Amino acid sequence: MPFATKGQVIGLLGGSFDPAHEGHAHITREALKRFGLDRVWWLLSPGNPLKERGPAPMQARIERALSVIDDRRVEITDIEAQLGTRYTAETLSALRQTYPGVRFVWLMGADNLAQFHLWQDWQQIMQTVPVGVLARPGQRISARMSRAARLYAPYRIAGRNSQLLAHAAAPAWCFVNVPMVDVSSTALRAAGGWRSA
Ligand SMILES: Nc1ncnc2c1ncn2[C@@H]1O[C@H](COP(=O)(O)OP(=O)(O)OP(=O)(O)O)[C@@H](O)[C@H]1O
Ligand SMILES: O=C(O)c1ccc[n+]([C@@H]2O[C@H](COP(=O)([O-])O)[C@@H](O)[C@H]2O)c1
Repeated sequence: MPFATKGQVIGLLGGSFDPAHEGHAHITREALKRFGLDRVWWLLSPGNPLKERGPAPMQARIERALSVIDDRRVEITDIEAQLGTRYTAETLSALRQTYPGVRFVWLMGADNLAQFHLWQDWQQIMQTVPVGVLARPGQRISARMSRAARLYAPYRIAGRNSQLLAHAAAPAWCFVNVPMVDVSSTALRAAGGWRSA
């Protein structure tokens, strides 16, 4: 498990990373800046509970992730495999127990906000940690119209105040309109060179 000290603010970017790409690296750098994070941990998922097909082996995904981002503030991890968790709500509660005094911020692209209401115990996630959402090509409208965005509209922090998110009490979320990088793992798999889509 990675090292963290009390009072640190750590962004968690969960994903299949099958494979990791420049879009992940880009939103990580933007999140560090816009949300004033000390670190970002990439949580390479043992398998997204909503995806039928399992991802490539963990070691291959870790190696790829390490080649995509080289930043001392970013840690590539298989924490969920170590904890034996798959659902984000479970992962967050285990991390909060393991790291008392550390502030966690859940990070995700706008496509995941659009689907967030399908996640297990998603409202518990909202009540537990601040959530930072980063723009993704083609997803702005679906994210803004999503069930999560509508239900939690009163708890939204405006993008211009994004530095407040990490220290806000949950529920709190913030959508930041960062410059967008149009890359996806699906497109990379379809293009070959990783594994077929
Ligand atoms: N280009 C991008 N812009 C913004 N957010 C992104 C981008 N690529 C990935 N993300 C976000 O990073 C997290 C992990 O993404 P994931 O590993 O599923 O990559 P993906 O490209 O979305 O994969 P797939 O195409 O297989 O669904 C998710 O929260 C996703 O929204
Ligand atoms: O907890 C859930 O029900 C849940 C459902 C779908 C996705 N997630 C998490 O969302 C993150 C992004 O997943 P993915 O496959 O789109 O990269 C990853 O950490 C998944 O474990 C979590």
